[in-house]
Amino acid sequence: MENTIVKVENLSHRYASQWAVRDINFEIDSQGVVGLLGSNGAGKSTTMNIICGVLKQSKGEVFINGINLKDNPVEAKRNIGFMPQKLPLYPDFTVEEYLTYCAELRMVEKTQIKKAVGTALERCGVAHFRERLLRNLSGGYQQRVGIAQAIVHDPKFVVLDEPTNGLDPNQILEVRNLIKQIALDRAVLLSTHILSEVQATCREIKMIEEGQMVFSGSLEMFDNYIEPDTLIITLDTPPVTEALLTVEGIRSVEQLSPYRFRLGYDGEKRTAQKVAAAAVSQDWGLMELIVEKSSLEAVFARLSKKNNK
Ligand SMILES: Nc1ncnc2c1ncn2[C@@H]1O[C@H](COP(=O)(O)OP(=O)(O)OP(=O)(O)O)[C@@H](O)[C@H]1O
Repeated sequence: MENTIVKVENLSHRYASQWAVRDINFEIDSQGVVGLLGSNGAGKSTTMNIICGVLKQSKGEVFINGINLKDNPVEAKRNIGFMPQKLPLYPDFTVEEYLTYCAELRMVEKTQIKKAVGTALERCGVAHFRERLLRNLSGGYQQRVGIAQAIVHDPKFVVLDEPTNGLDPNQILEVRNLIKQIALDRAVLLSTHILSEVQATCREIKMIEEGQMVFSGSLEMFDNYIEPDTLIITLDTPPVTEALLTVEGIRSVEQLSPYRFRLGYDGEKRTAQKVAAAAVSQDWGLMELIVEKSSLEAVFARLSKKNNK
């Protein structure tokens, strides 16, 4: 992969006797949002904690911007920003005080701290609240401050753990837009259980189940993971259902309404064309014919099950 910012090689981790992550390999490109999916207990947090340098792996290597995290943690961590699920916000700090403190922790040069804090405040849309105590911010603005602390040292790689958890629908949209915006010039790894969030923000998806990588690819590949095998047809003057079964390649018919049917088919493109041709030649009043795609939820369920076999 060109412009790789994160490289994970043969990563495994064991808590006591149980392996939580087993032999994971992946790379993350230097720009854009990558979604990290998996069921509860799949190994997402373990993986994220290791690549953020919070947890030391049992086996394998993690390189951040080419720097081995195990051998050179301080240098590697300069490139990493992390927003955990439970934000470590100090309620009696103002937004500006808090970000200044975070910049110091992140070893931003003393002379550069004011500028770094100013940039993070602006980018995350919280500059007008710089004097406000954190305890007096709404949930959405607290999340923005959480993202601001993750980028205050201008890292090349940012990890966000369920960043829209507990927000109202408007705040969710705002925070998603902010995530997309900060990913224009860095890589963002986003852990979430919300599949619509993945659809709205991610370019790529990695899915872990039982400590192993079960999917790694583009959102489009994930979306098309299950080959379609149903068509939805709407007919103005539909025939008896048996007539629909006479079209070659059609295996089942389910009537959804007086005019709408779900047709199970053999997955061949030509079958959809044959259905359209039959509808026209037999005067069924074709209004709509679509290939029914599986939902992201169905793909997720299929991938989870695949590993549980
Ligand atoms: N500190 C720990 N000690 C022992 N086992 C642990 C520890 N942390 C996690 N585990 C186990 O490791 C496995 C992976 O857990 P992990 O928290 O990485 O999963 P996850 O995908 O983040 O789950 P969730 O979505 O529920 O947060 C689970 O079986 C979990 O019970």
